[in-house]
Parts: sequence; structure tokens; C-alpha cells
Amino acid sequence: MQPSSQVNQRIARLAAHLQPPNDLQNCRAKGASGGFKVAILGAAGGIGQPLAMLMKMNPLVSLLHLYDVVNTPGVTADISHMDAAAVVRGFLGQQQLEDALTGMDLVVIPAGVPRKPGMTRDDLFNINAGIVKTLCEGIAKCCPKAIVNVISNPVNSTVPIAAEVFKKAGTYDPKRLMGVTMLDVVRANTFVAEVLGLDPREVDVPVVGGHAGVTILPLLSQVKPSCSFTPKEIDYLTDRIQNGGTEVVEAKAGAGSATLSMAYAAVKFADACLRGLRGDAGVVQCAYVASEVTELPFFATKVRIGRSGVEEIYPLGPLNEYERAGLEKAKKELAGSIQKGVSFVRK
Ligand SMILES: NC(=O)c1ccc[n+]([C@@H]2O[C@H](COP(=O)([O-])OP(=O)(O)OC[C@H]3O[C@@H](n4cnc5c(N)ncnc54)[C@H](O)[C@@H]3O)[C@@H](O)[C@H]2O)c1
Ligand SMILES: O=C(O)C[C@H](O)C(=O)O
Repeated sequence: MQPSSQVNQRIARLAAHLQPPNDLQNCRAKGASGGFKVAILGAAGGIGQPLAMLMKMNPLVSLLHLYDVVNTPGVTADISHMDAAAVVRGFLGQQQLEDALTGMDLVVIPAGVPRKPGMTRDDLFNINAGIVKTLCEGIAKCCPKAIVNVISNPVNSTVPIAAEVFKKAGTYDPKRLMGVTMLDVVRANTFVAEVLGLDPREVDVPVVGGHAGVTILPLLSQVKPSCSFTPKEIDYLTDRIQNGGTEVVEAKAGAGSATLSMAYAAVKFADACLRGLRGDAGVVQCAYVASEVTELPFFATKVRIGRSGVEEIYPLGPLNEYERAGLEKAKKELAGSIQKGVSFVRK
């Protein structure tokens, strides 16, 4: 083991390489004027890297902070060479977390371990709960007004953990905290489009509930454009959407879970948040948020995102018998996952 002073010196040397010399900083690297400041926590990971690349390409972003506990120097150097507008800065290790977060408008969190075959998302709780808690303590201290997008699993529990941390710090604004369930919608649109023979970009499938197994509830009776499915198609689609994550985990055979489709989904969702912050009208996406749509304190439905975050939460709409049965199963599992997250912080 290296003594900690040596490790700190090495980190300082690496960090120094991530930015232009002091006298050049901010004089030329301006980024897009009027854009937003975005931090990615876990930026060197399987999701973090492609997410950082896609965020660098987003014209709404003027400053992109990449934070991780490993490998940010390389990822930052690499991404910063892209001739897209956003200025990119890298931050390495816990001692740079506060600098990474200060002044941010949007914080996206894909930090934490992914599943291996045979694991549930809840099996990640023991490691990821602590990671999300620590990162949210930093957010409460350094950018309490930022919109927070939680990707780290199990989302059904990590969002309640984030809420409890913010409540403890006195900074909780439920409108600004969103669990990212966009990948379920992306998958649902793709699989439904395949069955209907449509372009997935023309398909809109609401997916409600949460982000794990039976808590992922696609509302196939509300698909746009309006259509109908056979009972066999409904069983196939529901099962494939609920187990899309496991399909990828098994195909990757121990090398992790969805990263590329997740980065695509995360950037689609982050872009919606930034357009909402900018004041665009009619920005609607599904997200797992503090909600009164059911008796549970958190639930994913369609929400409208505006300047202050989640400005409107849409009701479930008319459900058929199949969906009503699915909703009961989803709520049962969600209740336990929410309570687990809350207890982790309150213990
Ligand atoms: N919400 C979703 O739909 C969805 C989809 C896919 C994956 N995920 C989840 O996203 C998480 C990340 O997945 P991945 O494939 O990118 O994993 P990964 O292991 O490839 O990357 C995770 C990154 O987090 C970093 N990290 C660990 N502890 C950290 C800390 N304390 N602070 C900052 N960074 C830290 C690691 O160094 C690593 O670079 C997993 O929990 C996974 O289950 C969620
Ligand atoms: O399945 C996983 O573990 C990762 C993610 O939640 C997904 O849905 O792909």
C-alpha cells in the first residue's frame, strides 16, 4: 500500500493536468453562452463515459464536470478534445467532490456497481446505498438547488435515500429529485415498435411504477399511436420490458449491465431536464419521483418538467384489468424497496 501522502500528491499531479494553466483558465474556454452547468458523478464508468461524451455534444451544456474516484484524468483529457461547445473539467477522488459540485444546475449520478448474472438490482444495495448517500451529502452542501438525476441501482431505493439525505440537510425539494427510468421507456418504445412494424421514434409507451422487475409497468393500453395487441403480444412485451436489464446482464456474461443504451436514455432524460430548466413548454417524460398518484411516497409516471423541476405529475389514466393486476404487484414490491432506502438513512 502507498502512504496516503504519496497518493494525495499523485492525485494532485493528475488533477493539475486536467485543466489549462491558471493564467489561461476562463480566458478562452468559455463554452456555449447561457448554457447549463452539468456534473456527472461516476463519469469514468461504463455508463459515465458514453454519457459524458453525449453530454459534451449537447448544445445546452456550457460546462461539464466529470467526477469519479478513478480514471477521470484520462476520460476528461479524451472528451475535452471534442470540438463541441461545452468546457470539460475533471475531478478525481472524494477530496475534489465539492469542487466538482459547486455551481452545478444538473447533477447526473451513474456511480456504483452494476449487476452480474444471477443478481437482482437489490443485491447492489449494500454497496450503492452508501455511495449515493455520500454523493447526495455533497450535493446538499455545494449545489442544493441543482436538479438531481439518480441512475445508480436499485433506483427504487436510491431515490428515497437521496430524499432522506436532502431532508436531513434541510435542502429537500421533491421537484428537483428524479430517478431515471428512461431506459424502460426507451426499451418499451423499441420492442413495441418491433411488434407493430413502426419506427420506434414514432412510438410512445408510458412506463410507470419503478425500475426493477415487476415494478416496471408498461401501460400498453395507452401506447401512441393508438393500437391493440393480442394477449400473447401483451405477455411477451410486458415480460421483455420488465426483464430488459436482465437480458443485457446475461448477454454481457459478467462484464456488467446496460451502459450504451443507458447513456443514450440518460442523455435523453437530462436533455429534457435542461429544456425544462430553460423554460420550454410541454417537456414530458416518465420519471420516478415523490408522488401522490398512489399511496406510495415515490412512483414513476409521466411528469412535466419546467424551470423548477417536476412541475406536474400526471395520473395513471385508465388501466385495463391486466394493468390493474400489474399495478398491485408493483406497489407491493416498491413499498419494501422504498422503506429499505428510508431506513438506511434514518437508522
Ligand atoms: N437506472 C437505470 O436504468 C440503470 C441502467 C443501467 C445501469 N444502472 C446502474 O448504474 C450504475 C453504474 O453502472 P455502470 O455500468 O456504469 O458501472 P461501472 O462499474 O462501469 O461504473 C461505475 C462508476 O462509478 C464509480 N464510482 C464508484 N464509487 C464511486 C463514488 N463513491 N463516487 C463516484 N464514483 C464512484 C466507479 O469508479 C465507476 O467508474 C449501476 O448501479 C447500475 O446498476 C442503472
Ligand atoms: O439491469 C440492470 O442491472 C441495469 C439497469 O437497471 C437496466 O435496466 O439495464
